[in-house]
Amino acid sequence: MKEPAIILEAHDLAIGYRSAGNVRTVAKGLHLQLRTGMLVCLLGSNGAGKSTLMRTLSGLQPALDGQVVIGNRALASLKPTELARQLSLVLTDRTDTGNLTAREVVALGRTPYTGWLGSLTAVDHAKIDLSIAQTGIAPLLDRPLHQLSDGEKQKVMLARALAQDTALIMLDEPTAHLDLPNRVEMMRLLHMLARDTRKAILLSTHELDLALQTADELWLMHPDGRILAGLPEDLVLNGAFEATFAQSGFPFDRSTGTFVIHQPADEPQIYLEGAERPLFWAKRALQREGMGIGRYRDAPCRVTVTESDSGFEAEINFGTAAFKVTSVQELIERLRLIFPSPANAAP
Ligand SMILES: Nc1ncnc2c1ncn2[C@@H]1O[C@H](COP(=O)(O)OP(=O)(O)OP(=O)(O)O)[C@@H](O)[C@H]1O
Repeated sequence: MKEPAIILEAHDLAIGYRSAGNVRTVAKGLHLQLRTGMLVCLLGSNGAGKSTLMRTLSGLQPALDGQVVIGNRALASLKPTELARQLSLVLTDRTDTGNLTAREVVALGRTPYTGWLGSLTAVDHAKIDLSIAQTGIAPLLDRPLHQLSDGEKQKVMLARALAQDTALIMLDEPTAHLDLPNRVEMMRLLHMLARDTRKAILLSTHELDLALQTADELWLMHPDGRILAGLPEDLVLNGAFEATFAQSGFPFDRSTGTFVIHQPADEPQIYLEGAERPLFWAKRALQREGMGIGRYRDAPCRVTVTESDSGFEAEINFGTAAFKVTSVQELIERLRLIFPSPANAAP
C-alpha cells in the first residue's frame, strides 16, 4: 500500500476572532496534519472551536497566527480557484440553490475547472458521473434540490464535493440533520471514500459513537484550546477522550466506549453472568434501575442469563432460592422484590 502523503499541515496555528482591536483566541499552538486516505473526525463540546478551526483550515477566515499549508502551498497565498482545486467544502447551512436540480448542483463542482459559463468537457462529465455513482444519487438527479429531504440533499452536496475532484474534503457536521440510519450510512460512505479514493476527509461532528467507530484518526478539541490527535482507541484508553468531555458531567466508561447515564444507587449485590448478548441488555436495564452490579461471583445474588428462542431467559439464585424469568422486565421485577429500591424502601 502507498504511504499516506500529507495533504494539509498547520504550523503553530492560532485561531479565533479579531474585531475592533479585540482579539479572542479560541485555540493556539496547533500543529496538525491531514494525510491521504484518512477519515479524520473533529470532536469537541459546544463552543470548543470546531467551526472556527474548520473555517480557518478552509480559508473562510484568517488565522490569528501561524500557517496552514495545503498541497505544499501556503493557504493564504492561494487564489480562490487554486484553493478550489485543492479543497472542497461541504457546509451544513442550507445553501440557496434556487430551482437548480440535483444534477445541476453536482455539476457546479466542476466550476473551478470550467469557470461559471464554461461548458463541460468529457472529463468533467466523467467526474460528475463517477461522483453520482459513488454517492448513489442517480434517482434524485432531475429533482430540484430544495425539494429533497435533508439526507438526500446532504448526499447531493457530497457528490458535488466529489465532482470537484480535490485531494481534501472538509465537511462541517455532515450528519447534523440526518436520522440514525442515514447518519450511519453517511459515515460509512465517507469512510469508504477515504479508503477507495485516497482522499483526506476531515469532518466535524457531535456523533461521538459513530466517530469512534469510523474515524481513522480523531482530533479532540480540549476545552483548554489544545487538540489531541490520535487513533480513536488510543484516545479512549489513555483518557484523552474522557478529559475532552469531562465537563459534560457524565463519566465515560472506557470498557464500553459510552457515557454512563445512570449511576448505581444501590449496593453492588448482584453478580451477572452468561451469554454476551443477553448479558449486555440485562446489564443496561439493571444500570437504568440504579441496581448495584458487583464484580464478584460470591455476591448475595447471582443472575445467569441465556439466549432463548424468545430472546432472553435468566436464573436468579438468591441464598437457597432460585427463580426462572423469561424477560428482562420480569428479571427487574423479581430483583426489585429481593432488593427494594432505596427510594421505595421502608424507613
Ligand atoms: N464571530 C465570532 N466572533 C467572536 N467569537 C466567536 C465568533 N464565532 C464564534 N465565536 C466564539 O468562538 C468559540 C468557538 O466557537 P465555535 O463555533 O468554533 O465552536 P464549536 O465547537 O463549533 O461549537 P458548536 O459545537 O456549538 O457548534 C465560542 O466561544 C464562540 O462563542
